[in-house]
Amino acid sequence: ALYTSPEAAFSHVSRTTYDYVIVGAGAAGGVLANRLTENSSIKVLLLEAGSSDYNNTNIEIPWLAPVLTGSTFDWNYTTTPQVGMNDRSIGYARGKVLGGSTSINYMIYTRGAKDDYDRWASVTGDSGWNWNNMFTYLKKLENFTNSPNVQNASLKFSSNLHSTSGPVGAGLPQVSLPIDQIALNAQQELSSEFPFNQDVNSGDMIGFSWTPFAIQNGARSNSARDYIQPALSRSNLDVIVGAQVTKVVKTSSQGGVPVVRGVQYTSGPNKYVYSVQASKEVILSAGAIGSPQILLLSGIGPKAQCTSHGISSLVDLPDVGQNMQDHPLLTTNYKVSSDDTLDNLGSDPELAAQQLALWQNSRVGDFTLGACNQWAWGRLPSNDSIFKAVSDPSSGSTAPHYQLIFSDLYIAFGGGSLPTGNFLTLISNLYTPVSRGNLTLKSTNPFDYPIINPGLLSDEGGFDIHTMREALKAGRRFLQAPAWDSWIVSEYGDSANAKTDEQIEDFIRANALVVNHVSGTVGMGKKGTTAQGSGALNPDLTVKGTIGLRVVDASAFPFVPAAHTMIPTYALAERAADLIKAAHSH
Ligand SMILES: Cc1cc2nc3c(=O)[nH]c(=O)nc-3n(C[C@H](O)[C@H](O)[C@H](O)COP(=O)(O)OP(=O)(O)OC[C@H]3O[C@@H](n4cnc5c(N)ncnc54)[C@H](O)[C@@H]3O)c2cc1C
Repeated sequence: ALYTSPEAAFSHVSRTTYDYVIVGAGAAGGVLANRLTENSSIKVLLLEAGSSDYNNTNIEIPWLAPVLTGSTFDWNYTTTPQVGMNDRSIGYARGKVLGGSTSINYMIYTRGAKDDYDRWASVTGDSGWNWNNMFTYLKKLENFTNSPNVQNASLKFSSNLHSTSGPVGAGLPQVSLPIDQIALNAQQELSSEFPFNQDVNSGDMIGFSWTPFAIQNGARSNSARDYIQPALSRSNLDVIVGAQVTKVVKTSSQGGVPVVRGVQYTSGPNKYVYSVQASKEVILSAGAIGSPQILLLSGIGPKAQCTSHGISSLVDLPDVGQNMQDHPLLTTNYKVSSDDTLDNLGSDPELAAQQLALWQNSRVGDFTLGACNQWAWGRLPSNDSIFKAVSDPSSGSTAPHYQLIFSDLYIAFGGGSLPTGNFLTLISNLYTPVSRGNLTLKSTNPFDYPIINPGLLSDEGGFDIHTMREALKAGRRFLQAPAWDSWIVSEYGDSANAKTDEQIEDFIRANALVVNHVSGTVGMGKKGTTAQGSGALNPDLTVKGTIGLRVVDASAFPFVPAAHTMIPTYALAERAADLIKAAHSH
């Protein structure tokens, strides 16, 4: 059943024994709530701080994704001043609603590179994280729907790599744009630098390809719609929304090791704090900000940090809150000569109303689109000068150092007023950051946001700024292909004046934002040792030094994949569900 508050759930919860309590109903929490309740004798409680409003129109309509950032569905975090970005603090979005960040994200559907999964396997010593094994989960979770509106689909993805029987809707852009063919022509003209890749989700991401989305039948696919809602009719699943977990609690100990099967939660500051216990496990899936914050509030983390706040240390776990990673992002804009771009949806209310009606009536039209139809993923050349000073942080040749997105309109994630006219936007992003940041407690008040420092563009060797710069230059080369002559007039705005490497780097430090793929803050490592840098989680995602407690979400990634992180999180949680079932099968 779904309860709208801890108060509404109280009499039921107090009479129920749960096998598992899952904290957070985002990408990972949704998977677990569904998979663990497949066995009707297992009782699960899912606690979510946000609301149940995942059917909100703004969430469902893909084209409206940008309005969700900064809305009531966003935690609205802010980073500390970023030294690598001229001391700017930037907004840091995270979903706060059933579905978590899958309900507010941009729905881009990437599995990640083969080498990224193989690296997880080698750093944890668990071959179960390798590509071959994870590929079974990447297929298990997927429902690739090839819409009849998609032309030449076989040139845009390889059907043999995909599944049509999983819960997560996936598909290709349904509307062809004039720039699609131009970009294909440009790819042909520059095919040695930008080879055509038929399917970015084959495990080898490199090259120019079509963009898959977690969009099905024209609407957003998220973990609420695909995993939680189908399980809500099961009598063994209870979901409470508006329930913020404030800490996990030691319930006993076994051989001197704390058993952590207690959870405290509340509907708001100064409201009654409820307690619940799991008979088997507590699973934190509160995301890469929420999960480490809860652990630190519970005394599980760096001892000095916990005690400095007057929290008694339960487990001294130096890596909790460390190893934070994200992908820096840069937008640059181009004036185009055509008057047929998606800018018109913003400037022409009549057109927008028409497209909205199309979407409402039959789930077709421009409102089914995401940020781009095509993109390219690239690597620095192996003789790039940076490799004399810095060893390659990528996991291998299938993993891109950077991403180039080609969008058919003016985009500026930082806000500000939109210029009138028609544009193309190049979004050039770094995918193999060397920089690491961290999360620390601001206070013991669970409603105080933690101190979030992703450390963007801060690495000493300068790999990250170098690669951001080279990504922008690669994007410019692509857009200078002859095919674009009839479309692009010129680069527009301040970036047009950034010509030398130094000017480009200055522009990046002054303007870069982030793709919102925060990861790694409770990373997994080799089994056992809790020494700094060896990971906070065992390879099976149990929290080191505890019994009965796991973390299953993007916090667990030891390295952020060189990809958008929703599908890797789903896949991690799918495998985690099997690990949890196996651990309690006797
Ligand atoms: C604006 C934006 C755009 C993005 N675009 C893309 C994209 O296009 N493609 C892609 O692949 N990825 C994208 N991502 C990233 C992707 O959505 C995340 O990597 C993924 O959802 C992480 O899953 P998770 O389970 O770790 O956390 P989340 O999905 O964030 O879920 C965590 C859940 O826990 C809840 N929670 C947190 N703290 C508590 C607490 N104390 N008590 C109870 N509940 C709590 C939260 O409310 C949330 O529901 C984007 C993210 C954002 C924010």
